[in-house]
Amino acid sequence: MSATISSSLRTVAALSGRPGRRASQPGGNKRAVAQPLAASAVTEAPPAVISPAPPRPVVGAPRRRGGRGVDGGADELVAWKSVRQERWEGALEVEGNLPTWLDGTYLRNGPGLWDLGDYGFRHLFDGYATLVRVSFRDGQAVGAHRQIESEAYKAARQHGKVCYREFSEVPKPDGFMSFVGQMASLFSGNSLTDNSNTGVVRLGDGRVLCLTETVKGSIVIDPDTLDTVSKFEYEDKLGGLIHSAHPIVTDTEFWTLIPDLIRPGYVVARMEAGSNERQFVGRVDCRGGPAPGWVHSFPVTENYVVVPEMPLRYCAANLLRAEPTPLYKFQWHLESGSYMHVMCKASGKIVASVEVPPFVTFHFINAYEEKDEEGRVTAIIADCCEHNADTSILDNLRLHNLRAFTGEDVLTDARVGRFRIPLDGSPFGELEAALDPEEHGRGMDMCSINPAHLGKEYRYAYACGARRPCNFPNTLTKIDLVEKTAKNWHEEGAVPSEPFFVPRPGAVEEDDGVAISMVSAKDGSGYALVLDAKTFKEIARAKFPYGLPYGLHCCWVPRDK
Ligand SMILES: CC(=O)/C=C/C=C(C)/C=C/C1=C(C)CCCC1(C)C
Ligand SMILES: CC(/C=C/C=O)=C\C=C\C=O
Ligand SMILES: [Fe+2]
Repeated sequence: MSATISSSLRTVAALSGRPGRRASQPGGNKRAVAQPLAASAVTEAPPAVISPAPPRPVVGAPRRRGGRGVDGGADELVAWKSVRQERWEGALEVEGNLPTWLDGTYLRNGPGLWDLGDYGFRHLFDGYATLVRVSFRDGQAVGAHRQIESEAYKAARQHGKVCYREFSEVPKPDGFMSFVGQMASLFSGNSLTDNSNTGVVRLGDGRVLCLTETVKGSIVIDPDTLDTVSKFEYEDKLGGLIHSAHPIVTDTEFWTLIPDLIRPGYVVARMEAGSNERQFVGRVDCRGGPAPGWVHSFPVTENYVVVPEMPLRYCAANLLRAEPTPLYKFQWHLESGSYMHVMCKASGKIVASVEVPPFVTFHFINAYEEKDEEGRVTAIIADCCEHNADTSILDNLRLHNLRAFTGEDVLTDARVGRFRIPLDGSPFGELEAALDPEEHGRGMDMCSINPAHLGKEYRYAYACGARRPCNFPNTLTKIDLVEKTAKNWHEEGAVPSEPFFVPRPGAVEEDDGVAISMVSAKDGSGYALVLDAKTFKEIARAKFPYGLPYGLHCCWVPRDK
């Protein structure tokens, strides 16, 4: 057996996570705290609480490889530019009338820094975690913007290069010995990134947690100062080096999925609010393929956890490669089949495991139990942003493609994929579009719902859709799953991020509230957009004095909590 194959197997073991191993940093990172920050071409604001000086985007830096190349010009969209902001806070100019009931903080996380000195990342998901917040009170808005101080980010700043394994990039060994060291740290998981650039959630106990797909990339932040507070360490024996980037979080609990790459499957775990200890609930064995399907998110109903097994599966060999493969750390195994599993939350037992048509999704929208006249649960309905079983969405999200829009319609089609998973023992489930995708321009991702409908029947979803031609979702869309229609918001040349639904306190109707999105505008400016969730018309916008990079997921922190 070749060295590579045996290494692959050990890597798989490492990624499945044997509990009890403490992370130590890769060699290059040991001096990260002690040394002063390396000089950098990037402008950063002084560490004042209120800084009147807006940051300058990183423009015109030479590229060692990857990055913007010849397309990096003045008319490049600010959405895909690095805007480094170690600390900025300031009052925002408000256009329109913010509802006075909107009292709290909207917080967004995302990979907003893709450049380090003269080095440029190649994929959207690689960028260093960037927090943007807008705090609303009495019709006024205050904005703030900061980088998360992960070990990966601090090491990269210090050394001017990637020091940990990111979504698509792998640190380049300096010599043979360093290569050996790197392999060793991959086996233990030490070289995996803690760049928590994906989600942000408010836990039931009030802690605010930033997340990505590596377990070590779970970082507690302060929603007011945006300070990086601490690592979030799980105090249990479950292990696991990777997990779903999107746990299900309520005021009382936290559900997560941990893929097992040694014995292909998934562990379902639950954590009480206030605790750091996940409890094992149950296990799902994969039905096909050499490894579990990629699980970025999953849905729950009131009584069940739904575990998706998609044919885009983790791939040990690709994990080891120094250069990104077309599908990064994954591989497409159409022959392996696609499955949906349903686990009872109370017993951990699998109550259904059905084969479904092939699918590709990052984000589940919601799920609920379908009942007959006697109130018996007959099926689970699970909705997701589904990319027509086409993995080329990953290629769409390469920075070069995002920065090089030529007017051609290159964004691959997506839909609201609705699964019906029967609970009567039938071997097959269904997957169909929940509404005509033309309603939202055949673009569909970055969704939110009214949190009061989590796991329950619901009517409305908010997401990013498309106005064609485009290379990235460029509209905000409100989906009515009953009428099977959509209302769309669009501004020419703008890139809006996930429209996050915030209910009006005391609301009864599902869409009584606002949808908040951050928009990177064509003229280089950035603003928080507040839409009336009912009419989907603009109520107000709160303008930043500089442009904002694109960001991914959001949460809402009410003022008195
Ligand atoms: C931003 C986003 O949506 C996804 C980020 C995914 C990341 C950072 C994945 C990282 C990984 C590794 C560093 C190695 C193991 C596999 C995998 C989970 C893809
Ligand atoms: C931004 C995105 C997909 C857009 C395509 O329609 C996916 C982000 C995934 C990670 O959170
Ligand atoms: Fe996500």
